[in-house]
Amino acid sequence: MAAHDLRGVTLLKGALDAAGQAALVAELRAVAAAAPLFHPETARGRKMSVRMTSAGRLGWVSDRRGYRYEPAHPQGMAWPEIPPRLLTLWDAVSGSAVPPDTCLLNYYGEGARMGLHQDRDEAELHHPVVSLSLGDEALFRVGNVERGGKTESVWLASGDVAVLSGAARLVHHGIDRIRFGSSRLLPQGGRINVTLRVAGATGTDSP
Ligand SMILES: O=C(O)CCC(=O)C(=O)O
Ligand SMILES: [Fe+2]
Repeated sequence: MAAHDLRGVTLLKGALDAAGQAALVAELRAVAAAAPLFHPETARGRKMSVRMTSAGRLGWVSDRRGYRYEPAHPQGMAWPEIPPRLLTLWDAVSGSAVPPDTCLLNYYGEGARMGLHQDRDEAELHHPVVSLSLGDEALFRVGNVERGGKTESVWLASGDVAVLSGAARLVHHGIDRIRFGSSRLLPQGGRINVTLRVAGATGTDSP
């Protein structure tokens, strides 16, 4: 597996093969059937363009009360189990002995994007974040731990993994755009991103 470094973020091209991607998409459909995708609202009341759901002991939610992890979906059901295939991927690429307790599923339809941000809603910020791309290609931008400064971008393809760990755990990152229809993995088009994290304690609003 070829590993590249983008401003401290480890990029693993083709970490999941085509058969693994197809099998995982079916498993993620089951996750979304049990815990429906929703459009999170930011604390400022804006709808995000991606739709999200989660698997695992905790799931990430956002509404007027802010960003946080919760033990239940906004509609009340428990989050489904994390597909075992993703736990195997975590073991292979994360370098962490602590298993993830949350898996965020982001769905990018045509025109969806995600602005530059840090992942910092977890109770402990030293565990890695493992991020897997499925479906359409996406332009991934990576900046710095501090706000502002130089950024660099790379196109992520289906099966690629990015690992944010060590000094790069808190770098700003985002998705500028996707190339809608560039992959045939999802019949409806678009992109799925799954991120595995150790969220830790529940109910913590970010500062
Ligand atoms: O879609 C991606 O590749 C990035 C997702 C992300 O940064 C996040 O969910 O925090
Ligand atoms: Fe992120």
